[in-house]
Amino acid sequence: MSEPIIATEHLTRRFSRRDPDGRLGLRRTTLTAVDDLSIRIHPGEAVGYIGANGAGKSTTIKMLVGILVPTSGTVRTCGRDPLRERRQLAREVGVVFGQRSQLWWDLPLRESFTILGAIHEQGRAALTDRTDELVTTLGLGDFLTTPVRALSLGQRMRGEVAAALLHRPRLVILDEPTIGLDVLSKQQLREFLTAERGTHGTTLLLTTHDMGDIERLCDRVLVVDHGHLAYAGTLDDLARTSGAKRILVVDLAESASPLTGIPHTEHLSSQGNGVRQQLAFDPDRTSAAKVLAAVSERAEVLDLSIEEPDIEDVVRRIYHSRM
Ligand SMILES: Nc1ncnc2c1ncn2[C@@H]1O[C@H](COP(=O)(O)OP(=O)(O)OP(=O)(O)O)[C@@H](O)[C@H]1O
Repeated sequence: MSEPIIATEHLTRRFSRRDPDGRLGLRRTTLTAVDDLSIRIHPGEAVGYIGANGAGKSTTIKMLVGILVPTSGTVRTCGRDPLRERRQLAREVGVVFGQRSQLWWDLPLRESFTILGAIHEQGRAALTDRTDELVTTLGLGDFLTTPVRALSLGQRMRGEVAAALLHRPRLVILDEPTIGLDVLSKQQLREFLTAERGTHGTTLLLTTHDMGDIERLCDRVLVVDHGHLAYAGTLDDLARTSGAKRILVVDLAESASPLTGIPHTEHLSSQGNGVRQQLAFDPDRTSAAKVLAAVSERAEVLDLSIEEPDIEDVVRRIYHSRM
């Protein structure tokens, strides 16, 4: 197999913090944000890095790109030491922090691209070609001349992604790229990242609380819990191992009593005198089609939707199964 694009061995980062209970705030405690983390990601993979708030995701990413110094352990990104070779690494990696901007607030989006192109020492022709490609694929044409501060969140995020990918990085790291975006903007961004990966073989590592991001973008997930690697594998296996259920929501033609007694299915709740009902089913033992067929024998179904397990719920289950 090819050399990993990300490889960490026993990577650990501790923070020393003021103990909130210490007198005059003088006592300090140590918090281990990333704890003995050994992971490998290969070129061309798309990997979701998930975990609850404070699990250590951002701290890991900061060490991967050389912003934070590890307390112990090793990290290699694109075959480089991120601390010693941070500048060279910046040419090979694109980073998107959903909550922070790398664009110039008062300048039109186009100007940010020009400045970034200069920073990366991209030739004029290469920059123009790449900008045109990104403007088309990300649909930036209508607001290229708008100052960044006047963009909507969805427009700005597309601009952020374009800025991070302008120099054709081999590895793109995205920290909560779809946070706060509407459904359409999320979909556009996911489609773009999938296409970019298909065309250029770009490796993706993303943190997200959105199951849809993981499902549509990632081949594999890493779950981190209190800095430890709690799980590495496919999303399907993750949901299966954790026993996460799917939820079928049905809208019926008229009110009905709770739809209980359907095999491998649990009635969760009813609204509007039973016109809308939520049923949780175990996807390993039955299917949405079977549950729907059983419901249809008892009531006329007007509409339905299937809710995927909530990522936080899946992650919580992993934690509980480890305790
Ligand atoms: N500079 C710092 N100084 C002290 N503690 C920190 C620092 N940065 C992070 N931490 C702590 O380290 C732990 C891990 O934080 P981190 O931001 O990596 O989590 P996360 O998984 O990215 O969380 P979220 O999903 O909320 O972004 C948290 O308890 C956080 O408070």
